[in-house]
Amino acid sequence: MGASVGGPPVSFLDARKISVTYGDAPILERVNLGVDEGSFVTIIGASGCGKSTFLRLLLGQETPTSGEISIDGAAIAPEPDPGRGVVFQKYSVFPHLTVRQNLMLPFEFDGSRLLARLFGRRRREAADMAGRMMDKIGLAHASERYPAQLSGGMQQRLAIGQALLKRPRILLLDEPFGALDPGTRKDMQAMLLDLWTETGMTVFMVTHDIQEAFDLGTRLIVFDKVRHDPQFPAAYGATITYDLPLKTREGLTPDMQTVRAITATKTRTTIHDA
Ligand SMILES: Nc1ncnc2c1ncn2[C@@H]1O[C@H](COP(=O)(O)OP(=O)(O)OP(=O)(O)O)[C@@H](O)[C@H]1O
Repeated sequence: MGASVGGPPVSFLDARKISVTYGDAPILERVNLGVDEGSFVTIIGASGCGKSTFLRLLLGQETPTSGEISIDGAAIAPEPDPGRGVVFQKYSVFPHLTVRQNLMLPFEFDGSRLLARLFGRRRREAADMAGRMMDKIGLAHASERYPAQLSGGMQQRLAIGQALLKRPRILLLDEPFGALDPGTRKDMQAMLLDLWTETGMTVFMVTHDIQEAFDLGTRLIVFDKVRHDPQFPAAYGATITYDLPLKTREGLTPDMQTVRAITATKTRTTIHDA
């Protein structure tokens, strides 16, 4: 926790009274959230309630209609930032580039915004880092393949590797494993937890799979509407209705050991559309 000058303590990521309205449709209302660095926040909620919108706010891709978001005490910059990486459900890698080229690209853009090419020593360093990332995400054997020649799980591993190359402090994941089969999904979850443990980054992950939310998160937040008008379903926006601490980086909280024992006996549950 940091401290704001003359104000209350500020968390690593601090969202205060966030509202988002599209046209006259309220999507998010009075969202307040303080998150410590290194947390793994899983986010669930009915389809269309504004989870992706919330991630876009954290990414700086959108600005809230009202309210403020700060990271490390500074207002979030309304533009992409190497400190924040993002992975979407649908593969966000470049289809015309090989695995190796996809992993070189973030460095190429840094080297020259105009040509997107690197030369000499910087090129060798970038190739070295791309190579290490390929090993880490288990794609070294597929380095010269194009995304269309990879399985869904391999493409998502590549997308995660690409997002992590610039060592972001915050990783935003929007249903990253939603399109994968259960076996691949388990492998991907394990890989993500390893990377999170290793890097100490703060993760926000939207998922529709409650079990996944419990298994991966140190904290689970639920978006829902607190006010409903049956005549006008779009009259009110969603906010955070549950905020559950699940575990520390070291292990489960005592409460969660009990919850975990109960949920482990149930089959996987999925939140259905509102
Ligand atoms: N740029 C936009 N302009 C207008 N409406 C938008 C815009 N982006 C999103 N919306 C609307 O805002 C609402 C919230 O969308 P959002 O994608 O954040 O929901 P979500 O909870 O992530 O949904 P899902 O779980 O289905 O992905 C939806 O009704 C959507 O149609």
